[in-house]
Amino acid sequence: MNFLVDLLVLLYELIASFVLCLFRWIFPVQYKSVSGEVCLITGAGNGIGRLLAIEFAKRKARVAIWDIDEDGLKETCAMIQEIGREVYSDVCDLNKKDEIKAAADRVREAFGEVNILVNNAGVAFCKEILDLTDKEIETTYNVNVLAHVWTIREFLPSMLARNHGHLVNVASTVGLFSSPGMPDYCSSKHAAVGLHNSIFFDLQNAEKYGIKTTLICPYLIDTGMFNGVHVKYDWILPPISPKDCANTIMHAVLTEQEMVAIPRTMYFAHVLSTILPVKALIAGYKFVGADKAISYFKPNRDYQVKSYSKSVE
Ligand SMILES: NC(=O)C1=CN([C@@H]2O[C@H](COP(=O)(O)OP(=O)(O)OC[C@H]3O[C@@H](n4cnc5c(N)ncnc54)[C@H](OP(=O)(O)O)[C@@H]3O)[C@@H](O)[C@H]2O)C=CC1
Ligand SMILES: CC1=C(/C=C/C(C)=C/C=C/C(C)=C/C=O)C(C)(C)CCC1
Repeated sequence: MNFLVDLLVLLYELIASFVLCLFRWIFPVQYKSVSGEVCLITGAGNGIGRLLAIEFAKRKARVAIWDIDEDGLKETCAMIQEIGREVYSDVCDLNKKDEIKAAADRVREAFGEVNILVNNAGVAFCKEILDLTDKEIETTYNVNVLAHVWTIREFLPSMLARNHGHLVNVASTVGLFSSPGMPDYCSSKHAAVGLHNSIFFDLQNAEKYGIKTTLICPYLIDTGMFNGVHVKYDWILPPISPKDCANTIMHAVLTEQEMVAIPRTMYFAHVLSTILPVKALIAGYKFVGADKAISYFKPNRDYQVKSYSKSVE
């Protein structure tokens, strides 16, 4: 009997969710206001983090930014000040738990509790498992996953107490399906996806519906982080422009979407990667050049260049 009731409830929820999707498609959700909200963005000294910081500032959020790159932070601050908005910045090495905790205390003291946390910073070395050094592997997991854990543990308690806030985690399409040539990076992004989704369900169980979560899974973006990486027919799948990517992320956050893959064709790639027979998958990777894409990587970030010169020594 209980089973039948549960089944009916499930059917009702399934139909209602599809009807709601259709309704939302016809009548899109209004953007929420982030005016006056304290928004902390990690890795905002460059790339996507910088663009997001500017977008949040334009929408009158009180923007706080962290990065290891002091000059990059200064440039982002100048861009935000140029549009007449306040900004708080702090140099923080996300590789180090103690630095994260100290920086969290400082941001709370300067700006108050964080309402919107954007875990954006990431690193990639683009090397195969036996070519990576122990230090590089630790750095990848520290920055791409553990930093998310430490920041969430710092800022979630006050969000829970107020039942208000937004957790935004930037993962990657390679957190949904893997690409050869970067096992540490792919596994760190898979971990970031798992972390995000588990916390999402915990918030649902706790009925903390005032705390929103948004998972971002972009394909290759033209920020230079993956300099040189390309697939065989990149006219079919060109790298995403940083501006388009940041706009899509802002749209997802402001309409409180739970997850967004960028571009949308990546949902299809994700589904295919789970249902295709393995031989078909290998053939597909070869056809699009996904098998070699990472091998074209040319390090150009400070930490990448240093790591390469070290491995050549
Ligand atoms: N670019 C791409 O193709 C894709 C990127 N992503 C993800 O998007 C996010 C943003 O990427 P993108 O903007 O391209 O990357 P960028 O390298 O342009 O920016 C990342 C920023 O994070 C900073 N950072 C690196 N290590 C640390 C650290 N230990 N502590 C604090 N800050 C640090 C970098 O500083 P510095 O430059 O000095 O190292 C840089 O300012 C990342 O999580 C990335 O994994 C996802 C899919 C595709
Ligand atoms: C594997 C694979 C693809 C290639 C993916 C690549 C090359 C992704 C690179 C992503 C990066 C660099 C992400 C950074 O976070 C395609 C063409 C989508 C087709 C489906 C399978």
